[in-house]
Amino acid sequence: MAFDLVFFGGTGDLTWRKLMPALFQAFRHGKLPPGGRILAVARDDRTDEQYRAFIQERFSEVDSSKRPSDEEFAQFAALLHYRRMDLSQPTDYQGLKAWLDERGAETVVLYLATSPHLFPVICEQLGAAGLNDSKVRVVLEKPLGHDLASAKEINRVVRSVFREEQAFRIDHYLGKPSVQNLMALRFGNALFEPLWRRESIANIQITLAEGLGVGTRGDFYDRTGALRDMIQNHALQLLTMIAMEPPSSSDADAIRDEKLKVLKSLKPFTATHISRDVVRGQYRAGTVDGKAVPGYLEEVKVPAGSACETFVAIRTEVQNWRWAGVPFYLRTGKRLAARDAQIVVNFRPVPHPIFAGGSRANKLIIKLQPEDGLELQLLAAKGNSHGESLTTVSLDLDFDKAFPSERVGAYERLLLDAIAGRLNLFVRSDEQEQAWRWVEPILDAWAQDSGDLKTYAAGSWGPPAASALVARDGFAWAEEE
Ligand SMILES: NC(=O)C1=CN([C@@H]2O[C@H](COP(=O)(O)OP(=O)(O)OC[C@H]3O[C@@H](n4cnc5c(N)ncnc54)[C@H](OP(=O)(O)O)[C@@H]3O)[C@@H](O)[C@H]2O)C=CC1
Ligand SMILES: O=C1O[C@H](COP(=O)(O)O)[C@@H](O)[C@H](O)[C@H]1O
Repeated sequence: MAFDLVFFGGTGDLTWRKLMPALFQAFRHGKLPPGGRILAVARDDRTDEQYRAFIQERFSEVDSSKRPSDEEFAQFAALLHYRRMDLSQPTDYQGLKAWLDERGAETVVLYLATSPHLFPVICEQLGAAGLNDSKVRVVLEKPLGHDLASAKEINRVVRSVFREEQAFRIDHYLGKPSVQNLMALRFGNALFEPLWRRESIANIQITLAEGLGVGTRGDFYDRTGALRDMIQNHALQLLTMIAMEPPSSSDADAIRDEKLKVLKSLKPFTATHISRDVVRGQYRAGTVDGKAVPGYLEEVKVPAGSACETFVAIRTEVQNWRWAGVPFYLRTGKRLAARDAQIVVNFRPVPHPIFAGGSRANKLIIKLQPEDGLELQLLAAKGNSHGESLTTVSLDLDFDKAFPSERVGAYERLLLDAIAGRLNLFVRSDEQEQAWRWVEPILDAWAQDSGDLKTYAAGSWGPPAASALVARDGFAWAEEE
């Protein structure tokens, strides 16, 4: 199946840091369909050769196991092309259409790896140039807008040009093998389903912690913040997968319908709930991996005195029969103690403990990264003395070891799915809008009052208020137990 893949924003950080390495991996694994062309678009004047050299140079910043040899790069580079375009200029789209029409590939994937403020104009111009027929798919990078109104506007324009099944809204967390395993765990195994409800589960914790700071992207990050950057999309998508009802099939819409129901069941925020149930923080200088690191306000391109949050913790509930009364805690932050993404399902303890230490409870830890695995904590007796206290033991599964060499990176998987037209791992517009609807009261409250911004030392697990949020219900974050 011959395809053309166009990256709008072809010289940007996302393209060279994530998309090109992912494509190269797909190429190396022999998964890229034959006859493909990859066209990068930006405003600079460059030849194909200059662009190839630019990408090759950038590969030196990629993890060494994923770097091509010179020979491999030469083969891969033959697929790469470059075209100068100002995406705000209608006239520039005709040239693109001519370039695509000349070959007439069966599939054209247009990847919008630019700032979202360009999405409406790009889509309108694609429509005007006739680049919206059924062989065209448009991939929209997150964030889709910066609030509900801008997301709706983007979706309105996308819908006016493309059919929903042509729109591939990326949330790269959905492409992670560990996240796909979450679906397999819940809907490929009968074991947990009877327990997956309020009667057996005390609380659920979703942590997306990063050790890194904002790096050189301080200006972008400062306009975004942790709530928009990680909660509105990645954390809420994970929550939907944990809380959704079993879908009737593995079809994209069957899954997305169930995820949407969860988003609609989330307890809405009122001013009182925001001050009680949401903690926001900003990192100060501290020590990470034994190295002193600056605070957020000292990072490059961060405006003086910024009140942008680099940490958020939220307590919420899914208001339906399955989950009534079960707290869901979401937490994300930059410059935390470790890079660690996991979901902890804390089961209820036995109703009547007869053993010493028997009031502790089972725990299922779904490890998303850096490890990809499952840990089920059980209570066991060593059997060495009368009246001994039960001990916690773990059943540990490491999927990287279980499936060596078969793991595929998130962007590689999603790019291949977009080329093949598989929508399952992409987000539908109504899901995205509902997620914005849910976070928007928090954004509005923060816009009016930045007084409750807490601070935390880089290398810690965030402000103490995040621990208090969970302790209030009689629970603790996993690392505090
Ligand atoms: N970087 C990352 O790791 C991630 C980024 N994202 C999202 O992806 C998007 C892109 O991010 P990022 O790559 O970091 O941004 P950059 O600023 O690094 O890149 C922007 C790209 O868009 C091009 N561009 C901007 N304006 C125009 C225009 N009018 N016409 C043609 N090209 C234009 C730029 O090229 P030039 O200026 O030369 O024209 C450049 O190639 C953002 O929405 C970001 O939030 C999402 C997840 C991760
Ligand atoms: O979308 C984003 O995700 C990354 C974290 O992704 P991960 O795959 O490394 O966990 C985050 O650093 C970035 O700020 C955000 O835009």
